[in-house]
Order: sequence, then structure tokens, then C-alpha cells
Amino acid sequence: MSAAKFSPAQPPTAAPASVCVRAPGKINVSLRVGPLRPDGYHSVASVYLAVSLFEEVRATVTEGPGITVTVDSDGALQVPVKDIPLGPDNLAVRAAQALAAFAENPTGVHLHITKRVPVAGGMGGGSADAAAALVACDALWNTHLSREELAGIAAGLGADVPFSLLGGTAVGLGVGDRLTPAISKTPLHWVLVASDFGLSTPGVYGALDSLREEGQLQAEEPEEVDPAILAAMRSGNAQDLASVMSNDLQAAALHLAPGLADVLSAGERLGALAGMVSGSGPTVAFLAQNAPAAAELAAALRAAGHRALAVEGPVSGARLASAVAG
Ligand SMILES: C[C@](O)(CO)[C@H](O)COP(=O)(O)OP(=O)(O)OC[C@H]1O[C@@H](n2ccc(N)nc2=O)[C@H](O)[C@@H]1O
Ligand SMILES: Nc1ncnc2c1ncn2[C@@H]1O[C@H](COP(=O)(O)OP(=O)(O)OP(=O)(O)O)[C@@H](O)[C@H]1O
Repeated sequence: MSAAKFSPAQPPTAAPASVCVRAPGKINVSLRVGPLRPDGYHSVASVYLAVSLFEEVRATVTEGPGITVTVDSDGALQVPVKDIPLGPDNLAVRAAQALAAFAENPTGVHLHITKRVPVAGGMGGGSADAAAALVACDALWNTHLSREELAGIAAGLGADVPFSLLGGTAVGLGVGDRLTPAISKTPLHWVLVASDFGLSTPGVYGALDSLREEGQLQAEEPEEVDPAILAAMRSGNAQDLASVMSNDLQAAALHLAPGLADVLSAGERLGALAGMVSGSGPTVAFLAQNAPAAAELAAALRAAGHRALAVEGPVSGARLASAVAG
């Protein structure tokens, strides 16, 4: 006989007055990009990896209506936040607005974002803020949407937003939003090097199209991910992964920011197994053999004047970190 069967009905959970949600940035361990589509997007075949560099969004009920946002930054990469919009264009605000349509009685909310992921850095930082805001407002407004429903709203906000909700390791098809979780049991160790400038994602995709039009690069429709990459992720063999990881956007990012080639060669000279531009860049991600090797590489890159940080992945997607009762 189960005790739960006879326990009195639980009262409905009261909505909290304030919640804090953490959501991870990502690396594309592999990113294949097809030709430009009529809708302005490109089909991709991507292997996403969520890494231990987290954005935090604290959502607090306000007395008045509306959604407001403030931003600060924290962490070793010293992310400048001056270029982040603080109005309706902020991705976290857009996420809260999209979720409000599903809430019976959405209160006013203030979102405070603590940024650790480089802005316009190719690691999906704004997407992580959007994913965190969705989970935070879902808790604040008692909307109780399923992860699938949240993923549907996330896809309307941007191609990378569904992955920041899901986390872990996943194959992304379509524009990157059609996700299938992939197995990777052993953590992989990376070193991130931030740049002191950003790259616009549409600008980097556009540069890739131009290079392809000029005949310098080929465009093929990406149907699937190279099975060798999934095998290397599954086994956690960093050496194997180093020989197969690749990013079609790297040539375009290097075309727009040629100095990144020096960063890539510095990391490889200082002991990385391999290095690549993360997503649309300009953040560079270096794969290391293990955690001590990553710590050593990060220290050597810092000594050479770079903003470098050792991280690992996979980690969880957007999750409630704390809640304060109303
Ligand atoms: C580079 C990646 O980070 C790799 O994961 C993503 O493809 C970019 O994802 P994102 O920043 O969430 O992209 P969105 O905000 O949805 O789109 C911004 C712009 O990037 C370009 N874009 C984005 C995704 C994609 N599959 N093809 C594209 O061409 C389009 O010009 C689009 O208008
Ligand atoms: N919460 C936010 N954080 C950062 N940027 C934001 C945010 N909301 C809107 N933006 C705008 O979006 C642009 C790109 O932001 P983001 O930091 O997500 O780039 P990214 O990491 O290169 O994106 P991706 O890797 O998904 O292509 C910024 O330049 C900024 O103008």
C-alpha cells in the first residue's frame, strides 16, 4: 500500500515572488552550413555542446505591469555589457513577452541578467538569457508549460534558444532548432578565449555566402552530422574529437577578423589538441586532453595576454537555481 495514495490533496503551489535561473553557453563542436535559403536562414547540421559558462537571470515580480531589464557581468572573461539593448529588443524581454501570452495572469516582472558569456561571441549568450527567462517566468507565473511547449516558444525567438533550454549534447538540424539529444558520458575539457570585439551572426553567415559565391568555398546541403563526431563524443576521446571537429563558419569569421588566426595558432602552440572558432565567433574554443591540461593551457594563454577560461561540457540546460516565496 502506498502512503501517497491516502495523503491529502496538496494545495496548488503558490507562485514564487522571485526566481533565479541559470542557462549555459554553447560550443558547436561541429557546424556544417548549407546554402542560403529563401527565408534568409541556412540549413545546418550541428553538434551542440553546453559548457560550464552560465548566464543567470533573476526574475522578480513587480507591483506595476510590464517587463523591465538590467544587466551586469561577472566572471573571468570580463564581458562588457554596454552594447546590450535594455528595452523590447533584449532577448530575455522578448522571451518573457512570448511566455506572457500563455499565462493566465502575468504580473509585471523585472529581469536582472548576470552575463558571463561573451556578447556577440558565437556562444549563444543572448539565447541563454532567453532560455533562462522562459524557465524563470514559467515558474513566476505558474504557467507550467512542458519542456516541449517551452522549446516551441524558444524556436520562435532564435535558432540557438531551444538548445540552451535542453543543454547537454545534441544534434541540431533545420536551422539548429530540431534537436536530438546525443550521448556523451565523459566530460570534455575546453579553454575559451574571448575577443574584445563581437561579430554579428548574420554578418558571418553573409560573409560565408560571399566566399562561396566567389568560388572559394563549396556549399552543400547538410543532411546529417558526421558519425565520427558522434562516436568521439560518445567515447569522450578528446584525441579522436580533435581530429574531426570542424566549423563551416570559421573561414567566414577569419575573413572578417583575420587576427583570430593568431589566437588559433597561439593555443595550438601552447598545447591544445585542436582549436576552432565557436559558432559565428569570435570566441575561440580549444580542446584539451583533460582538466589539468585545460587549466595549464588557460594559464599559459592568460600569461600571453589573452582572456582565457577553462570550462567543461556537457552541462545541463536552463534550470531553476533558487526561488523566493511570494
Ligand atoms: C551560428 C549559430 O550560433 C550556430 O549554432 C547559430 O546558427 C545562430 O543562431 P542564432 O544567433 O540564435 O540565430 P537567429 O537569431 O535565429 O538568427 C540571426 C540571423 O543569423 C542567420 N542565421 C541563423 C541561423 C541559421 N541556421 N542560419 C542563418 O542564416 C540569419 O541571417 C538570421 O537572421
Ligand atoms: N540578453 C542579451 N544578451 C546579449 N545580447 C543581446 C541580448 N539581447 C539582445 N542582444 C543583441 O543580440 C546580439 C547578439 O547577441 P549574442 O551575445 O547572443 O550573440 P552570439 O552569442 O554571437 O549569438 P549566437 O552564438 O547565438 O549566434 C548582441 O549584439 C545584442 O545586440
